Amino acid sequence: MIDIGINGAAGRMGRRLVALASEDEQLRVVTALERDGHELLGNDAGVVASVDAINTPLAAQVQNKPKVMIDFTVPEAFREALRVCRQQKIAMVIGTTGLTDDDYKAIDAAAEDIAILHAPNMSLGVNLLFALVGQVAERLGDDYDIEIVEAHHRFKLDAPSGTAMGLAEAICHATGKQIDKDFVHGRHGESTRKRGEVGMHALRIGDEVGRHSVHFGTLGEEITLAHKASTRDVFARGALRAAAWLADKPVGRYHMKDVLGL
Ligand SMILES: NC(=O)C1=CN([C@@H]2O[C@H](COP(=O)(O)OP(=O)(O)OC[C@H]3O[C@@H](n4cnc5c(N)ncnc54)[C@H](O)[C@@H]3O)[C@@H](O)[C@H]2O)C=CC1
Ligand SMILES: O=C(O)C1=N[C@H](C(=O)O)C[C@H](O)C1
Repeated sequence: MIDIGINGAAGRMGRRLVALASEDEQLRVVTALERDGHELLGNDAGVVASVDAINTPLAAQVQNKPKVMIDFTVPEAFREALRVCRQQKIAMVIGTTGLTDDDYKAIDAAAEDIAILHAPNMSLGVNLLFALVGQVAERLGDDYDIEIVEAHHRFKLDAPSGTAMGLAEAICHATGKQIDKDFVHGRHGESTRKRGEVGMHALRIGDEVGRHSVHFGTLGEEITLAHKASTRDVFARGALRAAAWLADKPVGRYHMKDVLGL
Protein backbone atom coordinates (compact mmCIF):
# COMPACT_ATOMS: atom_id res chain seq x y z
CA MET A 1 0.00 0.00 0.00
CA ILE A 2 1.35 3.45 -0.93
CA ASP A 3 0.30 6.34 1.31
CA ILE A 4 -0.44 9.48 -0.66
CA GLY A 5 -1.49 13.03 0.15
CA ILE A 6 -3.67 15.28 -1.99
CA ASN A 7 -3.08 19.04 -1.83
CA GLY A 8 -6.18 20.89 -3.02
CA ALA A 9 -8.40 17.90 -2.16
CA ALA A 10 -11.70 19.78 -2.45
CA GLY A 11 -10.88 21.24 -5.87
CA ARG A 12 -12.07 20.00 -9.27
CA MET A 13 -8.97 17.81 -9.68
CA GLY A 14 -8.58 17.05 -5.97
CA ARG A 15 -12.02 15.46 -5.71
CA ARG A 16 -11.39 13.18 -8.70
CA LEU A 17 -7.99 12.21 -7.28
CA VAL A 18 -9.57 11.25 -3.95
CA ALA A 19 -12.40 9.37 -5.66
CA LEU A 20 -10.17 7.40 -8.05
CA ALA A 21 -7.56 6.68 -5.35
CA SER A 22 -10.33 5.18 -3.19
CA GLU A 23 -10.93 2.58 -5.96
CA ASP A 24 -7.22 1.74 -6.23
CA GLU A 25 -6.03 -1.16 -4.07
CA GLN A 26 -2.45 0.09 -4.26
CA LEU A 27 -3.10 3.61 -2.94
CA ARG A 28 -4.37 5.08 0.35
CA VAL A 29 -5.10 8.79 0.83
CA VAL A 30 -3.74 9.53 4.33
CA THR A 31 -3.74 13.31 4.11
CA ALA A 32 -6.14 15.59 2.23
CA LEU A 33 -5.16 19.24 2.35
CA GLU A 34 -7.17 22.36 1.72
CA ARG A 35 -6.53 26.05 2.30
CA ASP A 36 -6.86 27.46 5.77
CA GLY A 37 -10.44 28.68 6.27
CA HIS A 38 -11.96 26.44 3.56
CA GLU A 39 -15.60 25.78 4.48
CA LEU A 40 -15.23 21.99 4.09
CA LEU A 41 -12.24 21.55 6.49
CA GLY A 42 -12.99 18.68 8.88
CA ASN A 43 -15.28 16.87 6.43
CA ASP A 44 -14.25 13.43 5.21
CA ALA A 45 -12.37 13.81 1.90
CA GLY A 46 -14.16 10.78 0.40
CA VAL A 47 -17.58 12.20 1.19
CA VAL A 48 -16.54 15.59 -0.26
CA ALA A 49 -15.50 13.70 -3.40
CA SER A 50 -18.95 12.00 -3.53
CA VAL A 51 -17.63 8.51 -2.72
CA ASP A 52 -17.64 6.44 0.50
CA ALA A 53 -15.86 7.91 3.54
CA ILE A 54 -12.12 7.23 3.59
CA ASN A 55 -11.58 8.31 7.22
CA THR A 56 -9.30 11.15 6.18
CA PRO A 57 -10.69 14.61 6.98
CA LEU A 58 -9.82 17.68 4.95
CA ALA A 59 -7.15 19.53 6.93
CA ALA A 60 -4.98 22.61 6.51
CA GLN A 61 -1.76 20.87 7.66
CA VAL A 62 -0.20 17.45 6.99
CA GLN A 63 -1.46 15.10 9.70
CA ASN A 64 -0.36 11.65 8.56
CA LYS A 65 2.85 11.83 6.57
CA PRO A 66 2.36 10.42 3.06
CA LYS A 67 5.04 8.86 0.89
CA VAL A 68 4.00 11.03 -2.08
CA MET A 69 2.10 14.33 -2.15
CA ILE A 70 0.03 15.17 -5.25
CA ASP A 71 -0.46 18.91 -5.72
CA PHE A 72 -3.25 20.40 -7.83
CA THR A 73 -3.73 23.85 -6.32
CA VAL A 74 -2.54 27.37 -7.16
CA PRO A 75 1.08 28.55 -7.47
CA GLU A 76 1.23 30.06 -3.97
CA ALA A 77 -0.07 26.86 -2.34
CA PHE A 78 2.29 24.76 -4.47
CA ARG A 79 5.25 26.83 -3.16
CA GLU A 80 4.31 26.14 0.45
CA ALA A 81 3.73 22.43 -0.30
CA LEU A 82 7.14 22.24 -1.99
CA ARG A 83 8.77 23.75 1.10
CA VAL A 84 7.01 21.30 3.46
CA CYS A 85 7.60 18.23 1.26
CA ARG A 86 11.28 19.03 0.82
CA GLN A 87 11.69 19.55 4.56
CA GLN A 88 9.78 16.35 5.46
CA LYS A 89 11.26 14.28 2.58
CA ILE A 90 7.94 13.60 0.90
CA ALA A 91 8.08 12.87 -2.84
CA MET A 92 5.92 15.15 -5.00
CA VAL A 93 3.77 14.93 -8.11
CA ILE A 94 2.85 18.46 -9.19
CA GLY A 95 0.07 19.24 -11.65
CA THR A 96 -0.40 22.91 -10.80
CA THR A 97 0.16 25.24 -13.76
CA GLY A 98 0.91 28.95 -14.05
CA LEU A 99 4.32 28.43 -12.41
CA THR A 100 7.19 30.91 -12.92
CA ASP A 101 10.79 30.34 -13.99
CA ASP A 102 11.76 30.71 -10.32
CA ASP A 103 9.28 27.95 -9.44
CA TYR A 104 10.95 25.61 -11.93
CA LYS A 105 14.33 26.47 -10.40
CA ALA A 106 12.87 25.65 -6.96
CA ILE A 107 11.65 22.28 -8.29
CA ASP A 108 15.15 21.55 -9.61
CA ALA A 109 16.64 22.50 -6.24
CA ALA A 110 14.15 20.32 -4.33
CA ALA A 111 15.08 17.41 -6.62
CA GLU A 112 18.39 17.28 -4.72
CA ASP A 113 16.41 16.08 -1.67
CA ILE A 114 13.22 14.40 -2.93
CA ALA A 115 11.88 12.55 -5.96
CA ILE A 116 9.76 15.10 -7.81
CA LEU A 117 7.73 15.27 -11.02
CA HIS A 118 5.94 18.25 -12.53
CA ALA A 119 3.78 17.87 -15.61
CA PRO A 120 1.39 20.48 -17.01
CA ASN A 121 -0.72 17.64 -18.33
CA MET A 122 -0.84 14.08 -16.97
CA SER A 123 -2.70 12.45 -19.87
CA LEU A 124 -1.03 9.89 -22.13
CA GLY A 125 -2.45 11.56 -25.23
CA VAL A 126 -1.01 14.99 -24.48
CA ASN A 127 2.39 13.60 -23.55
CA LEU A 128 2.44 11.79 -26.88
CA LEU A 129 1.37 15.05 -28.56
CA PHE A 130 4.40 16.82 -27.02
CA ALA A 131 6.67 14.41 -28.92
CA LEU A 132 4.66 14.55 -32.16
CA VAL A 133 4.52 18.37 -32.45
CA GLY A 134 8.29 18.55 -32.06
CA GLN A 135 8.80 16.04 -34.86
CA VAL A 136 6.33 17.78 -37.18
CA ALA A 137 7.69 21.27 -36.49
CA GLU A 138 11.25 20.15 -37.18
CA ARG A 139 10.29 18.28 -40.36
CA LEU A 140 8.16 21.09 -41.86
CA GLY A 141 10.38 24.09 -41.06
CA ASP A 142 9.46 27.77 -41.34
CA ASP A 143 7.53 27.42 -44.61
CA TYR A 144 4.72 26.21 -42.37
CA ASP A 145 3.16 28.75 -39.99
CA ILE A 146 2.45 27.36 -36.50
CA GLU A 147 -0.51 28.37 -34.33
CA ILE A 148 -1.31 26.84 -30.92
CA VAL A 149 -4.93 27.06 -29.76
CA GLU A 150 -6.22 25.99 -26.35
CA ALA A 151 -9.69 26.06 -24.77
CA HIS A 152 -10.61 25.65 -21.11
CA HIS A 153 -13.49 26.25 -18.70
CA ARG A 154 -14.39 29.75 -17.54
CA PHE A 155 -12.84 29.22 -14.07
CA LYS A 156 -9.28 28.64 -15.24
CA LEU A 157 -6.85 31.08 -13.64
CA ASP A 158 -3.85 30.95 -15.98
CA ALA A 159 -3.36 31.62 -19.70
CA PRO A 160 -1.93 30.24 -21.86
CA SER A 161 -2.52 26.83 -20.29
CA GLY A 162 0.42 24.87 -18.91
CA THR A 163 -0.12 22.36 -21.70
CA ALA A 164 0.02 25.07 -24.39
CA MET A 165 3.30 26.21 -22.86
CA GLY A 166 4.49 22.58 -22.93
CA LEU A 167 3.61 22.40 -26.64
CA ALA A 168 5.50 25.66 -27.19
CA GLU A 169 8.55 24.25 -25.37
CA ALA A 170 8.43 21.07 -27.49
CA ILE A 171 8.44 23.21 -30.65
CA CYS A 172 11.32 25.32 -29.31
CA HIS A 173 13.31 22.24 -28.37
CA ALA A 174 12.90 20.77 -31.86
CA THR A 175 13.47 23.96 -33.89
CA GLY A 176 15.65 26.27 -31.81
CA LYS A 177 12.85 28.87 -31.58
CA GLN A 178 12.61 30.91 -28.35
CA ILE A 179 9.42 31.53 -26.43
CA ASP A 180 10.25 35.15 -25.56
CA LYS A 181 11.34 36.06 -29.13
CA ASP A 182 9.32 33.98 -31.57
CA PHE A 183 5.86 33.67 -29.96
CA VAL A 184 2.94 36.10 -30.15
CA HIS A 185 -0.09 35.86 -27.87
CA GLY A 186 -3.33 36.63 -29.71
CA ARG A 187 -3.37 39.31 -32.40
CA HIS A 188 -5.02 42.68 -32.55
CA GLY A 189 -4.64 45.58 -34.95
CA GLU A 190 -1.56 45.78 -37.21
CA SER A 191 -0.25 42.24 -36.90
CA THR A 192 1.07 40.88 -40.20
CA ARG A 193 2.46 37.42 -39.65
CA LYS A 194 6.26 37.15 -39.58
CA ARG A 195 7.99 34.10 -41.04
CA GLY A 196 8.82 31.67 -38.27
CA GLU A 197 6.50 33.27 -35.74
CA VAL A 198 4.29 31.02 -33.56
CA GLY A 199 0.85 32.24 -32.48
CA MET A 200 -0.75 31.28 -29.15
CA HIS A 201 -4.49 31.66 -28.51
CA ALA A 202 -6.56 30.95 -25.39
CA LEU A 203 -10.34 30.42 -25.31
CA ARG A 204 -12.19 30.42 -21.96
CA ILE A 205 -15.59 28.91 -22.39
CA GLY A 206 -18.24 27.23 -20.21
CA ASP A 207 -17.25 23.89 -18.72
CA GLU A 208 -14.65 22.89 -21.35
CA VAL A 209 -12.33 20.32 -19.71
CA GLY A 210 -9.39 20.99 -21.99
CA ARG A 211 -8.68 21.13 -25.73
CA HIS A 212 -5.37 21.80 -27.45
CA SER A 213 -4.51 21.97 -31.12
CA VAL A 214 -1.37 22.82 -33.03
CA HIS A 215 -1.90 23.98 -36.61
CA PHE A 216 0.87 23.83 -39.21
CA GLY A 217 -0.17 25.66 -42.38
CA THR A 218 1.46 26.74 -45.61
CA LEU A 219 0.09 27.91 -48.97
CA GLY A 220 -2.11 25.04 -50.08
CA GLU A 221 -2.28 22.78 -47.03
CA GLU A 222 -2.61 22.54 -43.26
CA ILE A 223 -1.88 19.79 -40.77
CA THR A 224 -3.59 19.91 -37.36
CA LEU A 225 -2.58 17.82 -34.36
CA ALA A 226 -5.26 17.99 -31.69
CA HIS A 227 -6.18 16.59 -28.28
CA LYS A 228 -9.44 16.85 -26.40
CA ALA A 229 -10.00 15.75 -22.82
CA SER A 230 -13.63 14.96 -22.11
CA THR A 231 -13.13 14.13 -18.42
CA ARG A 232 -10.67 15.25 -15.70
CA ASP A 233 -10.28 11.56 -14.83
CA VAL A 234 -7.71 11.27 -17.61
CA PHE A 235 -5.48 13.76 -15.72
CA ALA A 236 -6.27 12.26 -12.30
CA ARG A 237 -5.46 8.70 -13.41
CA GLY A 238 -2.17 9.93 -14.86
CA ALA A 239 -1.28 11.71 -11.60
CA LEU A 240 -2.10 8.63 -9.49
CA ARG A 241 -0.05 6.45 -11.83
CA ALA A 242 2.82 8.93 -11.50
CA ALA A 243 2.55 8.87 -7.68
CA ALA A 244 2.69 5.07 -7.55
CA TRP A 245 5.64 5.10 -9.95
CA LEU A 246 7.53 7.80 -8.04
CA ALA A 247 7.08 6.21 -4.60
CA ASP A 248 10.18 4.03 -4.80
CA LYS A 249 12.36 6.27 -6.97
CA PRO A 250 15.57 7.88 -5.69
CA VAL A 251 15.74 11.66 -5.29
CA GLY A 252 15.75 13.52 -8.60
CA ARG A 253 13.55 15.27 -11.14
CA TYR A 254 11.30 13.09 -13.26
CA HIS A 255 8.90 13.67 -16.16
CA MET A 256 5.64 12.15 -17.32
CA LYS A 257 7.39 10.59 -20.31
CA ASP A 258 9.48 8.57 -17.81
CA VAL A 259 6.30 7.29 -16.13
CA LEU A 260 4.59 6.49 -19.43
CA GLY A 261 7.68 4.99 -21.07
CA LEU A 262 7.48 7.41 -24.04
N1 LIG B 1 -1.28 18.72 -14.87
C1 LIG B 1 -2.52 18.38 -15.23
O1 LIG B 1 -2.77 17.32 -15.84
C2 LIG B 1 -3.65 19.27 -14.84
C3 LIG B 1 -3.37 20.45 -14.19
N2 LIG B 1 -4.40 21.21 -13.71
C4 LIG B 1 -3.98 22.36 -12.90
O2 LIG B 1 -4.25 22.04 -11.54
C5 LIG B 1 -4.55 23.24 -10.83
C6 LIG B 1 -5.87 23.06 -10.09
O3 LIG B 1 -6.92 22.93 -11.01
P1 LIG B 1 -8.44 22.72 -10.51
O4 LIG B 1 -8.52 21.50 -9.68
O5 LIG B 1 -9.29 22.86 -11.71
O6 LIG B 1 -8.62 24.02 -9.60
P2 LIG B 1 -9.61 24.23 -8.37
O7 LIG B 1 -9.67 25.69 -8.13
O8 LIG B 1 -10.88 23.49 -8.59
O9 LIG B 1 -8.84 23.50 -7.16
C7 LIG B 1 -7.75 24.03 -6.50
C8 LIG B 1 -7.92 23.73 -5.04
O10 LIG B 1 -6.75 24.16 -4.34
C9 LIG B 1 -7.20 24.65 -3.10
N3 LIG B 1 -6.18 25.49 -2.45
C10 LIG B 1 -5.94 26.82 -2.62
N4 LIG B 1 -4.98 27.23 -1.77
C11 LIG B 1 -4.61 26.15 -1.05
C12 LIG B 1 -3.68 25.94 0.00
N5 LIG B 1 -2.93 26.93 0.48
N6 LIG B 1 -3.55 24.68 0.52
C13 LIG B 1 -4.30 23.66 0.04
N7 LIG B 1 -5.23 23.80 -0.93
C14 LIG B 1 -5.37 25.03 -1.49
C15 LIG B 1 -8.46 25.45 -3.45
O11 LIG B 1 -9.24 25.73 -2.30
C16 LIG B 1 -9.12 24.49 -4.42
O12 LIG B 1 -9.98 23.58 -3.76
C17 LIG B 1 -4.54 24.37 -11.88
O13 LIG B 1 -3.27 24.98 -11.86
C18 LIG B 1 -4.75 23.61 -13.19
O14 LIG B 1 -4.24 24.30 -14.29
C19 LIG B 1 -5.69 20.87 -13.87
C20 LIG B 1 -6.02 19.74 -14.55
C21 LIG B 1 -5.02 18.85 -15.11
O1 LIG C 1 -6.99 24.10 -15.52
C1 LIG C 1 -7.32 23.06 -16.12
O2 LIG C 1 -8.48 22.61 -16.08
C2 LIG C 1 -6.30 22.34 -16.88
N1 LIG C 1 -5.07 22.74 -16.77
C3 LIG C 1 -3.94 22.15 -17.37
C4 LIG C 1 -3.22 23.16 -18.22
O3 LIG C 1 -3.10 24.33 -17.82
O4 LIG C 1 -2.74 22.79 -19.29
C5 LIG C 1 -4.19 20.83 -18.01
C6 LIG C 1 -5.57 20.61 -18.55
O5 LIG C 1 -5.64 21.09 -19.84
C7 LIG C 1 -6.67 21.14 -17.67
